[in-house]
Amino acid sequence: MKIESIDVTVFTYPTRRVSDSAGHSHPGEENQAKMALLTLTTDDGHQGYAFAPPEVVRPHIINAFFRKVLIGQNPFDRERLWQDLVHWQRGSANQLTDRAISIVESALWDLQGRFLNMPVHKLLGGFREKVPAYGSTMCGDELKGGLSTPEEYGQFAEKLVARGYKAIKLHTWMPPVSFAPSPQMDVKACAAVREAVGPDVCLMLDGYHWYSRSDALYIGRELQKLNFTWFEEPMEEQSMASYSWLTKSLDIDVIGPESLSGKYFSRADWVKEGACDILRAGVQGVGGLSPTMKVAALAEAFGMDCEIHGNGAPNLNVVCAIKNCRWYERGLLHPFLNYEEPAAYLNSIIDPMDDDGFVHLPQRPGLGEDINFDWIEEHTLS
Ligand SMILES: O=C(NO)[C@@H](O)[C@H](O)[C@@H](O)C(=O)[O-]
Ligand SMILES: [Mg+2]
Repeated sequence: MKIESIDVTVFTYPTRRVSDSAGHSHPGEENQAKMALLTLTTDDGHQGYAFAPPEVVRPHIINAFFRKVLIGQNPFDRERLWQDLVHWQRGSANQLTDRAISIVESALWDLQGRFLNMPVHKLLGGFREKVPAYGSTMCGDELKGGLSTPEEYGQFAEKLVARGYKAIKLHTWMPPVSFAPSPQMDVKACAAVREAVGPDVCLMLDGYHWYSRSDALYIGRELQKLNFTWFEEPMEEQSMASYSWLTKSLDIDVIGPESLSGKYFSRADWVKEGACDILRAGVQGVGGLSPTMKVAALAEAFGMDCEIHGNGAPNLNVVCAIKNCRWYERGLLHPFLNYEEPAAYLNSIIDPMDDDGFVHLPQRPGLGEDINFDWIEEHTLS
């Protein structure tokens, strides 16, 4: 079996998710967005798929890197192919990103699973087939009735608990919101949520990512009074020293790094320097399912949890293949948006959740995506 072709299909779909000037998503007017479907095809007709933002898998990436490394290769040599791609990164002028590599590596896993008629999480290890989810809110906004006040966070939290969530993570207000960043407002939102849901629901805060040490310490101490479960990305994650200081200054678990590059290498340094209590990695952020598994193994070796960043099929398959991850990040959620409704290019969502807050992983072969190929064909741009 050899990889014969790598194709990207760009198509449109309607969405009510819009991005602000800082890249954070919020509800907005319905608009037409673009998505890319990357397809790997072997010489005997087997295929693997992965979704990506079109710019991440633009022609330069496909032609200058993916095709050079993968065409003619056995898709089951996934680790060698991943290592070969990673070695191209240094000379790529920062064009070959971890995100891009994660897409083609995800498609390799999907191809393997579809060929073997097995879900990828079984190939990765197979630890569980359902996992508790935390509701991960969108970042705060200035939309009346949305997430514009501490009280609205509290009201939304009540609805999430009624839906079945046993844990909630707040993303609070960030610029361009007019009054952000505001440590005091962050604490008020956290207090309003704790008041609304009571003492037994696990709560986490993922706020402004560039607070000073002083602000982060103030917020962390307030979260301790509110019995929050973890404190996420309050400062620039490129300052490992700041996180070592914060982790030693607080009792609440500090989790990270999420957005820091460096795959499992940077995360090994964070463990060595005591810069976090809980490790964090996501498939898109560290270059694929395999490197995410390596981060989880690193954490396990040090008696640490590794909470997986983000929703979606690749992350969910990893979550169901490892022991040292307590939650699946289900989101991002907002009062104005119905998360349960699949995108037009999917027949069903990858992460259905029962009334007890458990996400049940579909047992379809591969990554498990329920792709609406007809929609993609009918709405193809290129
Ligand atoms: O921090 C995250 N998850 O924990 C990310 O998912 C963020 O919400 C990211 O999208 C953002 O900051 O908008
Ligand atoms: Mg985060």
